[in-house]
Amino acid sequence: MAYLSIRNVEITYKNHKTGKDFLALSGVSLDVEKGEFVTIVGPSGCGKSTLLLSIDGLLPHTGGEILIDGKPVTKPGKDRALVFQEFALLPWRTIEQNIWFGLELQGEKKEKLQSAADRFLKLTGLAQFKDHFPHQLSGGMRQRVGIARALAVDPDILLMDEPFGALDAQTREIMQNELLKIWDENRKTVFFVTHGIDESIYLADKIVVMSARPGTVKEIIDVKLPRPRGLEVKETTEYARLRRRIWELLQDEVTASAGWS
Ligand SMILES: Nc1ncnc2c1ncn2[C@@H]1O[C@H](COP(=O)(O)OP(=O)(O)OP(=O)(O)O)[C@@H](O)[C@H]1O
Repeated sequence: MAYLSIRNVEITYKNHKTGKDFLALSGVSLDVEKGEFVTIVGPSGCGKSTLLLSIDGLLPHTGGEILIDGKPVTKPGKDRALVFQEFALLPWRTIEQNIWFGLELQGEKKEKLQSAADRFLKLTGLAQFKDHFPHQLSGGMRQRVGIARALAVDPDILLMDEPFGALDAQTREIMQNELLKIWDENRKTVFFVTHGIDESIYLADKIVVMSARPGTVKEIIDVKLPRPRGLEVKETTEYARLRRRIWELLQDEVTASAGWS
């Protein structure tokens, strides 16, 4: 059995005002092995964030099952951590204290906080900024703090919801490489939601292309590009083939979700 198995998952949102149900995800099935880097692409509103929240356990699924190591997901757990686009850093805390935050919530002792902060400040290249406050850092650096904070709780699964969406193109490329370096050292299982086709290929072992509402898995594409990856992979014919394929798959869905077809 796969490490993480999503089987026929359905998610319905209830509108408490109107009492009407809204089917956001339907028949989503996906198997992921430990340490795989999975990217998720799909048209706006197809349920990418919904899927991530349900893997986290913050959002209960209304049908099907999500199994991690054979155990059903029913609530959030220490084995999973979320990273959002809006860094969600606490402005009154220093960078180091922000990295402590998740561990503090888990009731860890000061020595553990300190050693985790030291390790991940170093890994994310932020050691010299540990006493700075979030507003004193650039967007890319703040996002690295968000990643360090998520890694500090040592999750098995990292759930990243468009983490680089707010960054400029150059910082985004730098962050992609940083993330791959960090992932190489940790080999966490990663789910990474993105609107970027290039980003989805460059990072992934496996790309999940979702269809328009109600969201489901349209195709799963294995990425066999060599690792460690550098910009040269973007010039290969395999990269161009993947790019064309994803674009074809998405084109119909984006048109459908925007109501143009
Ligand atoms: N709390 C909620 N209550 C009701 N409907 C919701 C709720 N959250 C999301 N939805 C709806 O569920 C659908 C899926 O939303 P979701 O945010 O998961 O999509 P997405 O693919 O992540 O979108 P985007 O790419 O624009 O971020 C959308 O139609 C959205 O309006």
